[in-house]
Amino acid sequence: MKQLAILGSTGSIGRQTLQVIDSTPNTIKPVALAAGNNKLLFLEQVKKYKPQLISMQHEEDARWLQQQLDGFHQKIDICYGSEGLLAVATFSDADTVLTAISGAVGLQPTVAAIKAGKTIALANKETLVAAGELIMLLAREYGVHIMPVDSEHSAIWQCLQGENSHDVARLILTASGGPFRSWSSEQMAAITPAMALNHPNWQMGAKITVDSATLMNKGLEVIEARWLFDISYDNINVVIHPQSIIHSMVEFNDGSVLAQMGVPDMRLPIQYALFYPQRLAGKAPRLQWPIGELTFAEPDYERFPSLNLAFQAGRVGKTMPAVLNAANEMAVHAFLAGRLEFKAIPKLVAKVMEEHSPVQYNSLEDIMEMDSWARHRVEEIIG
Ligand SMILES: NC(=O)C1=CN([C@@H]2O[C@H](COP(=O)(O)OP(=O)(O)OC[C@H]3O[C@@H](n4cnc5c(N)ncnc54)[C@H](OP(=O)(O)O)[C@@H]3O)[C@@H](O)[C@H]2O)C=CC1
Ligand SMILES: CC(=O)[C@@H](O)[C@H](O)COP(=O)(O)O
Ligand SMILES: [Mn+2]
Repeated sequence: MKQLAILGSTGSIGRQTLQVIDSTPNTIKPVALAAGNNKLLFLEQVKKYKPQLISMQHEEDARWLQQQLDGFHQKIDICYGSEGLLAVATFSDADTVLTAISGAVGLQPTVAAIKAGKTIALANKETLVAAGELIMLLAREYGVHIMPVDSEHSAIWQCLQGENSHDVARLILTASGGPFRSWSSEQMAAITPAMALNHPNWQMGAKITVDSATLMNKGLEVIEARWLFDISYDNINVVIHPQSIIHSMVEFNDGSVLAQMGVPDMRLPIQYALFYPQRLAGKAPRLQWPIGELTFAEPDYERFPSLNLAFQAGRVGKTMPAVLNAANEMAVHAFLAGRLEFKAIPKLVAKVMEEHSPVQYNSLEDIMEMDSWARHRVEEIIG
């Protein structure tokens, strides 16, 4: 039985992962779980799955859990904070770690998990955006497999099965276009958090949903693809596909294009990553044929400047993608808190990128330093 540690079990990916586990009995045991603030749901999960180690973001929540679990028939170690996340990521009984927290906070535990030799099921794309070169080097050094969970990267990974990387001409990432795909620039001036949180096809956490609305999500995915599949930015394209049925494509040197299709349901890529190379039946719905029209369009880089910012940051490389990511995280949180307009998100990210002189990083600490710098700059600029 696979022994799984989940970072972010209470989130969208974490909850769907537990659904996958429920639908495939006696295959995966969640042995360690980490959550942020949602202590009520976390308590339910802990009682149901009986992991050996759990962690919450805050000490007071960990103490509350301790009280709730007093007298529970199984011994559960409880920790908290960044040390707790590291403990879950490196828990000795776990062979696989699913990284499903949102943001660059996932970076340190992912590095620790790799160094502890865990297989990584990677949903947390910000990790590869901020430190893709370092993560891939470490994965090679420690002989660790990184299984993509992000739907586009899972699709590409599936299309590449049995193929030779020398035969790949380009990757084509599909993007839904988000809720404002056909809005004019003038209309976009009035976007509220509630509007941005209304993704047409996917139910996801708040941060990634806003990223989908600005198209920064696709930009982050371009950088993620560059590192996962060791391919240059010139050979990665983005195409708008509003139905989110084709999850991405690979074009080969002979002109053939392989696409992976399925209903927009994250349980499919989660399951593929956890059971690779097996394909189990699962509970996700299936495409109903005929599936209707599939349409494609060029992204509008004028109305959605975030996509270009990500390509730029990726091409510059060094610490620039970490700065892009940190500035974007802060800008999205400010937007969700009503402190920043939607259209100001890419402007703010661009400003912080302009101010940054990228340096070649040698360590996780170098990345974290630039991440902190970018966060402080956003705070200063927003005031
Ligand atoms: N949702 C999706 O369909 C997809 C998501 N992804 C990527 O997966 C990652 C997770 O996304 P998603 O599940 O949507 O996000 P959510 O916001 O729904 O979930 C985030 C999870 O991380 C936990 N968390 C946040 N901060 C901390 C912290 N400091 N310490 C411990 N736990 C923390 C949250 O806890 P709590 O809720 O208890 O506060 C929650 O369990 C992101 O990187 C996203 O880009 C990629 C593809 C698709
Ligand atoms: C489900 C998933 O992988 C998300 O990253 C999704 O792709 C978001 O949709 P967009 O295509 O709108 O960014
Ligand atoms: Mn995706």
